[in-house]
Amino acid sequence: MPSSAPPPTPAATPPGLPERLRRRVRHRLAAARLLRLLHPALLAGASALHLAVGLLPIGFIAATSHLIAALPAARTGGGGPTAALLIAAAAFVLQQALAPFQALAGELVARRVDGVRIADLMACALDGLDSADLEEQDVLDLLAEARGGFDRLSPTPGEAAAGTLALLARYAQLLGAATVVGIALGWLPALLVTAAALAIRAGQRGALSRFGAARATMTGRRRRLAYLRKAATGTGIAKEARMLGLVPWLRERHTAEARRYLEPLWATRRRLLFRPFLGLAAVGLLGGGAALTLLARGGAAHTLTLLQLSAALQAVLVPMRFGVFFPESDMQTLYGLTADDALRTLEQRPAEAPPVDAAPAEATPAGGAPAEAAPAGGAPAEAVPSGGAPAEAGPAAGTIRLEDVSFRYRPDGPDVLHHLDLELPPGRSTAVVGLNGAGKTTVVRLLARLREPTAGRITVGGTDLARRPVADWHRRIAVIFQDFARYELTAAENIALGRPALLTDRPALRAAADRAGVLGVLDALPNGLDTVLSSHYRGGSDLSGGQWQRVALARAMLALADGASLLVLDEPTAQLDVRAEAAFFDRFLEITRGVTSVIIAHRFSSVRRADHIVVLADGRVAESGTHDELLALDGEYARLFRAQAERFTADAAPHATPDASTDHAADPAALDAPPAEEALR
Ligand SMILES: Nc1ncnc2c1ncn2[C@@H]1O[C@H](COP(=O)(O)OP(=O)(O)OP(=O)(O)O)[C@@H](O)[C@H]1O
Repeated sequence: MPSSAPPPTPAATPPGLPERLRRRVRHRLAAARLLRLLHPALLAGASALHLAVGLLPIGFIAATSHLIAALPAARTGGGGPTAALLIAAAAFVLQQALAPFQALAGELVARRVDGVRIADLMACALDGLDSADLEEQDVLDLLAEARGGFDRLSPTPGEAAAGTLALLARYAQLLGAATVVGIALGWLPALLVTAAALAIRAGQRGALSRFGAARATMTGRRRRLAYLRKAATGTGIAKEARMLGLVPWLRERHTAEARRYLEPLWATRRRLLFRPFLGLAAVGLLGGGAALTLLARGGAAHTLTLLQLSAALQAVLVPMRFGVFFPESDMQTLYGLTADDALRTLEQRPAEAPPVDAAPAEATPAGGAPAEAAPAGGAPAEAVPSGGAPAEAGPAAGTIRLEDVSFRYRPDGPDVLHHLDLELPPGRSTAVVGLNGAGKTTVVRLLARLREPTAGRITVGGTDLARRPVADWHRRIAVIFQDFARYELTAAENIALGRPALLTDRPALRAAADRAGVLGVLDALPNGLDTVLSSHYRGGSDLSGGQWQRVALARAMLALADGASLLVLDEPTAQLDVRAEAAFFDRFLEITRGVTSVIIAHRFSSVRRADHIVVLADGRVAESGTHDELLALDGEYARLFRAQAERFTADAAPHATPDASTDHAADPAALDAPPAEEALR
């Protein structure tokens, strides 16, 4: 949970109130909580400024009324109303002069509040929500709503806070005008116009907030529309959209989705905003009309002085204008607070249950290798690939076991893993192979603790993994996902991600890049490791798919050097051909010899050199053993291996000449790969 947020209290509205009132109270409380994020000096300064801006027009009314009242005397040779003129001029000039400062104060308030709440949103999105949460529609809607509040397409929570403060000016002005009407015309008409003004205002705010609530229920549609708009105007699918002739379809789909979202929204707006407006206008007419009638009567009967007439006339107009839309507050508080509401709901989601107890001492990064952890594959120093630095394996974590593990993604969904038993011996490589949908990536998610088993348990060195803090385990495991992220950051940052302390440790970064076979490529970039890996930036440069894979591998190598003890490679080789993939995995196995590692692959021929191979089928272990044992078994592995090996051999001929379309042409490791026939023996 973010630390800077006010303590998450459940909606503190008294039960039993009508929903409309509860919503209003909730919004007031939310606005007050946002204002509490401000430095007291900023809050006091901005409030004083708004009060001044609100009251100056009242000073102007009073001064001009004195001026008007003094005019007849001045015409007959009496003294000129110099003081009143000066006060009116000063009030007018000051009002104009303060306007930019008022805007500035609003900007400062908004920036300060947004700074805090954006940090809260990031903490919530990146830390407070787990992978399962991020697949829930409700959570995605709330996230979109909260994020929308910060992308400046709609008002932000900070602007809602600034808009709330700006109301001070409006209400101070209303109070000032009512006082002038009271003094000049009488307290009953003053009460009447003020009550009418407040009634109109309440009606209008209520309609706006009901509209906001109705709009908030349509976040799912808005998200779909935003996706289509981004797809149609962004660069993500630009190539495919053209190649597949998707442009007309996208345009039509966008129009249809826009209608699906906008038409009900427009209808709601008509229902909630326009119709009540007629009733509210009638209330305003009654209140203002009554006061004006009294004024006219008083004028005709000469019971009011010119000063009273002038002051009351000007002052009555202020409450009559009070029922209008406030451009400095209304949209800001409406949408900005909706975004803040969404963020608050996310923050208040029940936190994940903490682990039963802390990690046992021998399993912490600082604790060194547990008894069971001695690498079985010999000293890492012997496992150095050609030209590379020794692979500094982190302390092995002990045998990792999936014990009778079953898993389903949703409570009402089918099991995708069924009573799975899987053992990952320390210091050994285990390949998990299987056809599409067999459950391989699900195993990775469980190992990485992005998900927890529905039944059964995972143990590390005999200790239930669920008893260890997730963050601790994440430091001990380096995963390269199928869809690993390509960050538009420098090469050095891309490698150091997750290990920020090592960002400035150039030798460590270079060693990791070297081990992953990408150092030469990165050194050749315009700014070496300081080059941004994206052509969207000046001086930046993009990499090929295979080079990106090596950057991801370098990230894992760095994690390993920094104490990670389990490496997981979830088939990040989708765009490699069969031969380059085999070469990639071979290199991976070489440079990680002596490290506990898991390789996921659906090409059986790619991972034959792993110490142990597990064949998954329909979420169950179908076969397991070494490559030779599995071939001797002559079962599913042998059948699929031979089928894929035939393709591999057939593919080898065209690749005898380096193919520029695949990355391995530029990759010394790939070119060093054994001839296909030999590799398959
Ligand atoms: N987030 C999810 N929600 C619901 N079901 C899912 C989710 N992810 C995967 N599945 C289902 O779980 C099963 C196993 O998927 P998984 O991704 O683990 O397979 P895989 O062996 O890695 O496949 P591939 O080789 O295609 O990557 C599939 O039936 C899939 O549809």
